[in-house]
Amino acid sequence: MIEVRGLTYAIRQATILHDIHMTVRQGEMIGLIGPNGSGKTTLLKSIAHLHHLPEKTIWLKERPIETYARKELARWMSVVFQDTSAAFDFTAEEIVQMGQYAHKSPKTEAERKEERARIDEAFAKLEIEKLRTRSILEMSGGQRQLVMIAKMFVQQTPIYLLDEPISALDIYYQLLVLQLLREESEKGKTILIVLHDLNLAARFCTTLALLKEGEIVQVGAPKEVLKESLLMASYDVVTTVEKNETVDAYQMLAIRPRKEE
Ligand SMILES: Nc1ncnc2c1ncn2[C@@H]1O[C@H](COP(=O)(O)OP(=O)(O)OP(=O)(O)O)[C@@H](O)[C@H]1O
Repeated sequence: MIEVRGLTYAIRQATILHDIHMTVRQGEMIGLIGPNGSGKTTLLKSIAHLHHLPEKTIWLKERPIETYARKELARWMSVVFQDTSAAFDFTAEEIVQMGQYAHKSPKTEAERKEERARIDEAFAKLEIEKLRTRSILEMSGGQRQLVMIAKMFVQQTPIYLLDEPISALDIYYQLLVLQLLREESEKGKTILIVLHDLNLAARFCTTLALLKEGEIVQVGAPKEVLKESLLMASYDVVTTVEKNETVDAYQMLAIRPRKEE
């Protein structure tokens, strides 16, 4: 679905990503993990065609991404950014409806009904019906994140890119959102998601890609990536990692920063 071929990205002499190669297959849910400043957001934005890169670095369905028109790209991928702050006074309903913009506007009554049903479904799935008529400017950070994810569900693109979409959510909504995304990936959506919570990443993602200082140091199934030695080498933290039978996934316990050893 997506291929990253030798992505190197520098800003003002500082190289932020070093020769990244990555293949993303349809239906994968890839968790991008790694310490602060390791390049996760820059990689996600590069894939979303938001950085100026040499031609033929990012490929979407075997076509260089720069050959897609903006609107065509918006039918392929939708993005939930880290910063969900809003400048304009839209209601949640209006924001979610914007997810439709890349699609043809409904002409017939049946099409309008279909659009309404998609919007209703997104509000219901994310359990945020109460926010519908509220202004985005008056919402908490977590509520704004949920509205942006609802908009993504309405956009219905084959690819979802999300940058720390659960950072402001309580544990109920963290689980709800990750469960919904996992279901979407099982139905064929391709998902790239930046996550700081390694245990949730290991539980819900099909694949993890661990970044450090602008390089992918390991990519694979969660149990191949969530390893004590790799976590020590990338985060400088002493951990123990064990299979947790309750959630049927490898989970880590962070013990202490290495410097206190
Ligand atoms: N506009 C910019 N100008 C200069 N440096 C930048 C810019 N944007 C990002 N960087 C640098 O690039 C590096 C990678 O940043 P990036 O935001 O991709 O990291 P990240 O892994 O997403 O971090 P975090 O977990 O803290 O969100 C950092 O060192 C950051 O300071």
